[in-house]
Amino acid sequence: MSIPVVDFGAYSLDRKDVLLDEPTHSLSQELRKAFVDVGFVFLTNTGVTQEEVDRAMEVSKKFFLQPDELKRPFRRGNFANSPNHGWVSLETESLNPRRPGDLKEAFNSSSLHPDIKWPSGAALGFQEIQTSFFLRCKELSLRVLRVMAHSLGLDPEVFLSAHRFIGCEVVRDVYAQVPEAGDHFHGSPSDVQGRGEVSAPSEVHDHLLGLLHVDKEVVLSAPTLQLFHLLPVVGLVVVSDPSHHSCVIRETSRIRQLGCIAEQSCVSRVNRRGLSTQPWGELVLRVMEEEETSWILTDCGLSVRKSRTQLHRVKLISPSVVSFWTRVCEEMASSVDLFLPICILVRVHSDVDAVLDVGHDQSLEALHDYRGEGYRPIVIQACHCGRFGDGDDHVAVFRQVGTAACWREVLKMSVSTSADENGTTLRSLYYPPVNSEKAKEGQLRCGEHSDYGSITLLFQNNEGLQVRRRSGEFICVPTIPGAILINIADLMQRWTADVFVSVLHRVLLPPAGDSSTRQSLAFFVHPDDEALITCCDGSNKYPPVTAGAYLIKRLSDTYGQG
Ligand SMILES: O=C(O)CCC(=O)C(=O)O
Ligand SMILES: [Fe+2]
Repeated sequence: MSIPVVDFGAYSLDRKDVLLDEPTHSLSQELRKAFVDVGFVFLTNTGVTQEEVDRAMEVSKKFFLQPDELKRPFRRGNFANSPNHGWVSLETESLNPRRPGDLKEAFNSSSLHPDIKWPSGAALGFQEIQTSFFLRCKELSLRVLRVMAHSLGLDPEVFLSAHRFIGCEVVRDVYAQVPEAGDHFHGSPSDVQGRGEVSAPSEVHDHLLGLLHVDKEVVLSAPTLQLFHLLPVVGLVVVSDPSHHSCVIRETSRIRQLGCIAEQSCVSRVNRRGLSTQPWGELVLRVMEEEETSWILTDCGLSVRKSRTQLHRVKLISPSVVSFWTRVCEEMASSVDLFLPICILVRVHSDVDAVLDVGHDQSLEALHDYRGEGYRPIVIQACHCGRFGDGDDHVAVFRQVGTAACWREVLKMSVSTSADENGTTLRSLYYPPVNSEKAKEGQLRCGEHSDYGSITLLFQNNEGLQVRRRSGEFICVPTIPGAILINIADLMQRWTADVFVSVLHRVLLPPAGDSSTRQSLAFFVHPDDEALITCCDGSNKYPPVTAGAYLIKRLSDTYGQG
C-alpha cells in the first residue's frame, strides 16, 4: 500500500474561521485510515505555499554551504536553555545507532526566545524565515491535531490542550514560587499598595519596560525624534533606540487600523481600589510637559524617566505593583466573556525595547508582516468562551480584555525565565552530494528510526525517503509538489494506545554516480513538557509519561548523555 493523499482544503490555513467547524466526516475518516494503516499521509491544499517552503530551504542551504568554522558557534549544545537548538554537523548523529553517522547536516530551531543568537551573514534572514515557517507549521499542526482527535471520536481539544506552548518561551508563574508579602525592592513604602501582596523575584525591578499610556489622541515630539502621532493605546511601548523610529511609526499606524485599546477600564479599577486618583493619560501628559528627567508616580506605583533619546520609560518598581496589575488583569480577563482569541505581538530585545500590539485573531495574519522585524508572538490561547450579546459594545469588551491580556503578558515577560517548555522543533536538513566510494559500510543519509513526538510535518525537495510498511519492507516515498507529508510519531502512538502507528523510515544514499543533494524541513511536533500523556482510550497499555521527560530520554538515546 502506498501513502494516501488527502485533501486538507477544508481545514486549510487560508480558512481563518474553520476552527469553529467540525471537520467533515470524510476528512476525519481519510486521515484516520492513513494513520491507522500506514502512519503517513500526504496532505494537499494545506495553505502552506511552495514559495514559503522554497524560502526556508534556500536560506538553510546558504547556512549549510558555509565553512564549518562559521557554523560552529551555532552548534547544538551551545544554547544553555535550549539544548536541542542549533547546528548538527555531518555524521554526528546516527538515527539508527547500529549504522555509522548519518550523512546529513541539520539545523534545529527549537527556541524562538529573543535572546537566542541566530546565523546571519551568508544566511541573511535566517531567523525571520525559520521563525515564520515555524509558526506556519505550528498553525497547521494544531489543525491536524484537531482533526485527528475528531477522527478518533475524542474531544477536539484532547491533543490541542497538550500543545499550548509550541514556540513560546516559558512564562512560568513565578509569583507562586515567591514567599508571601513584603516589598524586598528599592522604592519607598508609599509604592506598596494593598496588603499581603506576593512579591516578585529580583529580575522584576531590573527590568525596564518602556510603557507609554496615552489617553487622548496626542502628538509627541522629542528632541531627537520625529513627530509621533499616537492614538489611545494601552501597552504601546515606545522604543528607545532612535534607529527604530520608522518601526514605531509603522506600529502606531497599524494599531490604528486594528482599533485602539483604551485604558479607561484600568483606571476605573484603580479608582475603585483607591489606588489612583488620576487617569493615566493625564499622568503621561503631565510627564510630557515637565522638563525633569525622572519622576516617581507613587500613586500607581510606576516610575517614569525621560531622557533625550528615550521618550519615556516606565519602570515597574515594586513587586506589589506587579502583582497588583497582574491581578487586575486577570480579574478583568475573567470577568468578560469573549469569543475572540487575542493575539499579542511583542518585540523585545535584551535592552527591553518593546512594541506591543493587541488584536484579535486576524493579527495572526498580520504577524507575517512582522517577519523581518524580529517580532515574537505571544498568542493567548485561552480565549474566553461565550458570545457577544446583541446589545454588547464589542469594542469596549475587546478593549477590556485586550488591555488585561496585554498587561498580563507584559508583566509575565518582565519576570519570565528564558527556557522553553515545549520541545517542538523545526529541523532543516541538508544532505550533501555523496561519494559512494567514500561512504562507510552501511552508512545512510538518515538511518532507520521513528520520530519521538506527536506528529511530524515533512517537506522534501528530492526523493530518497523510504517508509516501512507493516509487512516489513521499505517503500520509496515520492515527492508530490505542494503536498506535505505527515507522520505519526512515537508519543502519539502511545497516546492512542497503538491505534495510530509510528513507523520506521530512513533516507537512502543516492545511487552511485548521482551527485544530487537533498533537502528537507521536518517540523517535529511535541506536546508541552509538562503534558502527561496517558492512553486516550482509558487503557493502561502504556504507563503515563510526561512529554518533556520522554523527549529528554529519546534525545539522550540518540546523542548520548550531554
Ligand atoms: O529528510 C527526510 O526526509 C527525513 C528526515 C527524518 O526523518 C528525520 O530527521 O526524522
Ligand atoms: Fe524522521
